[in-house]
Amino acid sequence: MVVIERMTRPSRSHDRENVTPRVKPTLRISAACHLVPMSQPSVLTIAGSDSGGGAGIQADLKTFAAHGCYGTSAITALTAQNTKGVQDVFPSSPEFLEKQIDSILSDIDIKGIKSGMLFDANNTRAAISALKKHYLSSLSNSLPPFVVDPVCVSTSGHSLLDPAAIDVLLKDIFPMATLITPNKAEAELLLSRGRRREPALKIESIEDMLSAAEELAGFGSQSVLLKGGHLTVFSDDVQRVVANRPDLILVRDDFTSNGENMEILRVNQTGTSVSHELVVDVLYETSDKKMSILCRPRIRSTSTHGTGCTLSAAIAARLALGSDLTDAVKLAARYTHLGIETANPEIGHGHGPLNHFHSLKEALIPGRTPGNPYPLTTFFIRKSAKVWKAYVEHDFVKLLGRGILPKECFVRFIKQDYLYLRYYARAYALLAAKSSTFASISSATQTILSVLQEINTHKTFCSAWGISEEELEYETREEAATAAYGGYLIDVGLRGDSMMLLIALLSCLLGYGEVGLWLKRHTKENGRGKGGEGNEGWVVLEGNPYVEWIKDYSGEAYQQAVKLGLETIESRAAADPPSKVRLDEWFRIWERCTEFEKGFWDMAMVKE
Ligand SMILES: Cc1ncc(COP(=O)(O)O)c(N)n1
Repeated sequence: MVVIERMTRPSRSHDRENVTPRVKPTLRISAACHLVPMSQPSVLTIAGSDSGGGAGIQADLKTFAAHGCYGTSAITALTAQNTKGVQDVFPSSPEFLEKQIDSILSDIDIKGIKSGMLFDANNTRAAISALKKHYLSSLSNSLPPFVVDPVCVSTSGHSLLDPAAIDVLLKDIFPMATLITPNKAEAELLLSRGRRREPALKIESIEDMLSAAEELAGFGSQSVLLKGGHLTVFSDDVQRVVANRPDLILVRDDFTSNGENMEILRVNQTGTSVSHELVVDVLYETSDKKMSILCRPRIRSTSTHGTGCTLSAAIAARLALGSDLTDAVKLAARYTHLGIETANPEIGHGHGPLNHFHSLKEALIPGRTPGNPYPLTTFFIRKSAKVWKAYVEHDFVKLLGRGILPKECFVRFIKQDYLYLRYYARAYALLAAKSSTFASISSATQTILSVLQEINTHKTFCSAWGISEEELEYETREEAATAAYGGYLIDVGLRGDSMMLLIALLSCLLGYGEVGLWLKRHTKENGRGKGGEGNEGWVVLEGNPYVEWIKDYSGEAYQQAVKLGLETIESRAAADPPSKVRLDEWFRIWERCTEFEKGFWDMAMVKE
């Protein structure tokens, strides 16, 4: 029996010196807030109170705050409401509503207004009267951007607007509005009412939305955002409509917080397009008849209570901050989308609220939780869970752990690993070339020297198995798996920056550390193995020809090297948090290398 000599991979580590000086993770105010200027414009919402906190005034004030705006509110009605529905409504009197608006406008310089649930015709008139009194009675004052969300019915089906108020909306409020934001049901109701048409109008396609938006603009608002959340639409439909209407502007938002870069139209391996389910909103600007279609990926979620309120409040906030209308709508839709995506599904038992403060979360890395020192790595592993498991719990590892891995498999592995190390060393040479300090150049160079040591260990080991140095160096055919993996490392090194290269090298470093720990945990003494037949048996160290290999990777020295490598990457990510796009790019590199690692062991297991 051949006992394997030391084959440590200390070189598969990132030296601490490659770390930029450790910087405390910064509070990153992202998505919604990174454009917020130092000024804090005041914004007004005229809407109903939702005792459950998810919609109405409560959603609006949270949204204003998340955008760095100062929120004020005039309450049209109190609702006894939760995530399951509206239990009761208690209106403000029109006089009292008017007083609230007067109080605010007589004191605070309001830069944006939104209205939501207005309750009835009298309260709607009271709101109009207060606004007109303040803004339209003098020549110097003009109404600030005014977003009207024509809230009619709650998601739970409770009426929030007396039907008699609809005419007041159409005739008196819409002409004052910068933007109105009806959803499909509200647009159908408003148009049917406006046209006094029977049977009721139905909006069932993007084409229907386009004509409905144009028709709604006829009521006098400067623009219309017709929300398509309740319409099932696929990317094919959007393509078709855009192809037929060259005047349409397509605004795509591929942004999601989980790092996935959702492309609206993807081409699969066979070259055919894949149609994705989307949410499509239509924005029509009356003055120049500009029609835009805004698309984003659909999220399946029950945490949607208050979506309309949040969107219109975010648009008002954005307009108050100085965005133009298209940007305001696009950014507000993104903000709302992320609010749904990051919502806590455990709030309430019905349709839960959005997370209004996703933008205030530390960094963008979704795995970041207090006390987790490795959020980026956690994110990588979670998101690539399947392939990661296939790599670190590979049959190669399990058989090796039981000492029954065929010798030829191990020999193939070790020969290819020798060839792989050449790429690995060159990758570190590239890392040195990308370094700007002597400390990091030295660190990368040290790693290269360690690789040179390591190949000597490989040579020693191979000679013990009867493989000459000649054979190893000149006669071993490089397998496709080795060339692909090695070539990819060099490619990342050439086209990417040092962080991308470090991430490309991470899968190998961490994976071998994980394998070492897995093997250690699955010995009978440590009790985490399943025992019995098949590949799930106990890991045995005694008499195992690969025992030194196991000890090396589970040993303190290698585990320390892994820790150091992780810290390097994590501290660099914390010091310079990635954007979504960059995080996505990093993940793709990580995932690819993890696939290559698995492929490496697949290759070793194939018997010739
Ligand atoms: C006070 C108030 N305002 C608006 C809504 C609409 O929100 P949703 O459509 O999510 O129920 C609501 N439920 N309550």
